[in-house]
Amino acid sequence: MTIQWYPGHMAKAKRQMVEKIKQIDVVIELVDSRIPLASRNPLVEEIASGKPRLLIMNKIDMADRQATQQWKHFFETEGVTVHLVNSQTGQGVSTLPDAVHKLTAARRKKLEDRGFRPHADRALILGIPNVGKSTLINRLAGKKIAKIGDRPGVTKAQQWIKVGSTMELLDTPGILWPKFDDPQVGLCLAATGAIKEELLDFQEIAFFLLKTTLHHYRQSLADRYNLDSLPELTGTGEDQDKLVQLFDEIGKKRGCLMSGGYIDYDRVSEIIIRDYRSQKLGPLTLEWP
Ligand SMILES: Nc1nc2c(ncn2[C@@H]2O[C@H](COP(=O)(O)OP(=O)(O)OP(=O)(O)O)[C@@H](O)[C@H]2O)c(=O)[nH]1
Repeated sequence: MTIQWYPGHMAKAKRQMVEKIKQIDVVIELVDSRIPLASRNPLVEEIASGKPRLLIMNKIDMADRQATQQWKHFFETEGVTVHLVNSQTGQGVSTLPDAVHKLTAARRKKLEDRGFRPHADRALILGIPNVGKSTLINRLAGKKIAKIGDRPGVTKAQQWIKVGSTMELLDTPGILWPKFDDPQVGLCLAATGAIKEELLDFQEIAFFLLKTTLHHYRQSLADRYNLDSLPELTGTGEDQDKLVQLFDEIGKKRGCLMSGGYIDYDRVSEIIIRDYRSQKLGPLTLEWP
């Protein structure tokens, strides 16, 4: 597996992020609801260094609703404040400034006690590629992007967007590198398009999707590919054969045949991945608490 980031780049990106965060009151960490763990980066903890944090589970429309509620509960029991959002339609976006405002209550109180008037809540959105950072920023900014002037950053002036009466948002998100030394995490990231699929084996991604769907979303799988029966996975070595047979069956149904009647596994893989990403298999979550 190829790693996209070299240690030098990582260290530089981290330093830049740490500098940005110095100006911030609340760190908004965006994750993909379909892969709420794989789309996190453990370095956030370090980068955010004691600042209040809001975890936004984005793309809720693409995830299994029940699983999303389970994840929300899971994070909340760990003391994390969670907000559910669909940045594309704007669901959950209007209440976001209030959620941020709640997290700055202690800071504001401290300032007020000392006779200062607290400034607006300054927030930064950060997350791995493709998680929806720009879409959310545009949503929050609304049609009129209210640029409220430059404030000197460390290396260059930063633009802030005014959101409602209480919040100011840095107009460029913080991009975190995905962390995929764990193969399962790599598969989740590749399946959802967070990392380039060329970094992983195409068939492996499709196999992973098929296996996950077979475990958790059997009906969706049967409906999509018109399958009369589905194998039961038992967690033994036989599972691999069962998955290959299922792959074959889907290939036949979809006419993915090569000369000699062999199944074109690349084409079947492409179909499965495309169907997952375009939600033809329904809103599916790929990992559970
Ligand atoms: N269905 C759905 N799609 C979304 C949602 N949020 C973002 N998207 C889509 O996800 C894709 C990536 O969104 P971006 O906003 O470009 O993501 P980003 O995090 O800024 O990506 P980078 O620029 O690569 O860091 C786009 O096709 C968006 O339309 C959402 O809540 N639901």
